[in-house]
Amino acid sequence: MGKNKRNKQQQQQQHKNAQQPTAAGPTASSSSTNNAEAAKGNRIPSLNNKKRKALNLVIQAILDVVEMQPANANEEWKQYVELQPLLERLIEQEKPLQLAACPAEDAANANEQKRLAKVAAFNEWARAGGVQTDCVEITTFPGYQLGLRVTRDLAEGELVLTVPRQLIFSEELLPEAQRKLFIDFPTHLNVTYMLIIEKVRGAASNWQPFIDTLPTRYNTVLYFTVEQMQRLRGTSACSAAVRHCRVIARIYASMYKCAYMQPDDSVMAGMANLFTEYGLCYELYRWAVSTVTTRQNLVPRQLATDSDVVRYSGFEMNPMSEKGVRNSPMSALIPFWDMANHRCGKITSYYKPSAQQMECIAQEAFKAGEQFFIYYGDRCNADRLVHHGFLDMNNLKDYVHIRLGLSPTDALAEQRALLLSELNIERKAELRVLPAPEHISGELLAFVRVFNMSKEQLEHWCSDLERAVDLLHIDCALETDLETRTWQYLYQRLKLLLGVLDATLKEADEQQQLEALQQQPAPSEIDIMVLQYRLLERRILGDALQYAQERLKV
Ligand SMILES: C[S@@+](CC[C@H](N)C(=O)[O-])C[C@H]1O[C@@H](n2cnc3c(N)ncnc32)[C@H](O)[C@@H]1O
Repeated sequence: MGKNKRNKQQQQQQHKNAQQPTAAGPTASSSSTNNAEAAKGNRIPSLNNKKRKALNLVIQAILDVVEMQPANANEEWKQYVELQPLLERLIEQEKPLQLAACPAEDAANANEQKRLAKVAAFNEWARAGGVQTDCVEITTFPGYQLGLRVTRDLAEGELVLTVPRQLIFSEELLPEAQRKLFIDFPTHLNVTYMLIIEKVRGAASNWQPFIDTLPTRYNTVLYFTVEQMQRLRGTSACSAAVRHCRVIARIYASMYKCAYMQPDDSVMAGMANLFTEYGLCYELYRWAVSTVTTRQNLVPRQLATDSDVVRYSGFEMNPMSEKGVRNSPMSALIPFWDMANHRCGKITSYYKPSAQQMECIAQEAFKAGEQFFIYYGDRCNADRLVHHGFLDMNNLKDYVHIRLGLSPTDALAEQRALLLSELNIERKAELRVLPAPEHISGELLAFVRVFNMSKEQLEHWCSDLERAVDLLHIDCALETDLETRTWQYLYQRLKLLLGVLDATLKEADEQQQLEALQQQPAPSEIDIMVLQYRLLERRILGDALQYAQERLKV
């Protein structure tokens, strides 16, 4: 079947589905019955023609901005600065929808004490649903919002918590027709879609006790002001941050367009009923996206049972390009377990297909009264900042990305690209500067070496491609002139990056601003995080610069 035809059929099916109850809670049958009235009833206000037209204009303006692919970091920044006031206008004009989806009591629920008040009902719901633990409980921890407290001494390796499959919140809760419709969507979008539906259904949703304990706001970059983002300028995280904002704005505006301005066959049309049936607004969308990016993890689909124990890979945050292939793991929220905060260590959470449950064991010994931590998995702090809204100040797996590329005017570019492809390195690549003691990743070193090779040196290495892997190693035997050029290049490049950081905010000012903030009674967590991130990135780059300088002296 042609793609368009299939899409049309899917769309027709979709519109039919929109008339039907669409979501199912832990006990699916009961929650699906009241769906339509909960979503469509009194709670979703309809906008009059004038307001709708005004909103359409804002959406069109957003689309006009985000449709342009920025060519460089400056254009990316300009686009971000243009986009933000439009999003603010959008939020303002959608206020009636926002108040319906996130009622005023949510605003009061913003701090952790208010969330904590919902925990008793959540515990009851979780226990009734089959969550088992006799050694951790949910409470508040300064700097972490909610977390898990250990109630008795725990030994390393002890089973702490199990969450049965029926309490795992994922796209598998969608009715089958709709699930099939979204099979090509990235899995994290589907769980976001589900979350919006269940949130809007409010008391009609069997997931309400879980949704009530979720934060009402996040520190992800979708919540940054332009001034806060401005302070991130000059860092390697800035580009990823503004790109994320652009992608989310584009998805939202494209879905809106399919719902109200120009229904079409695009993949986005499948999600248009979030607007028409559930009153989606941008505020609700960024909340749902951030809930998913800060809490999601991957679990196997029901059908994938190849191995008994599937290693859970931590809070995987950035699968934006991942396609929801049926056998690939899917994005899910795991109530109760997702209250565990992160500390460096090892992954000790697993989905066990034979028991149909998520199991979490202690990564180390804990004393009664301490906070229970799990390890979310290897992520650099730039990713954590963008998608999780926090930093790991002791991140052993941190790195700073630098972008390098072969010049199209370089007469030897093809030969260099051939040699690089042998090492699985693209001609334009983001490569890693690492914390001490490594400093320079093998791929970065190899790229710079290849980049600096003379014609003869390239011919020599291309004549025996099997040896190319040697270029990844620090002690690879190279001619002295090439080694010198390599370290000179790295030295200059690192100096330049530190210069860019200094041009936006000097190190002394970062320190001073951070200290001043930390003395305030209720400082902005985002402001602190941005300054801390700058210092972390500066330290990695500065240490690597010093290392490059030492190598030059060797
Ligand atoms: C899966 S949730 C954990 C529960 C969360 N603290 C809550 O109140 O719902 C992940 C979020 O917890 C916070 N978090 C987790 N580990 C943290 C850490 N080491 N430092 C600061 N915040 C952390 C971040 O806001 C992160 O996005």
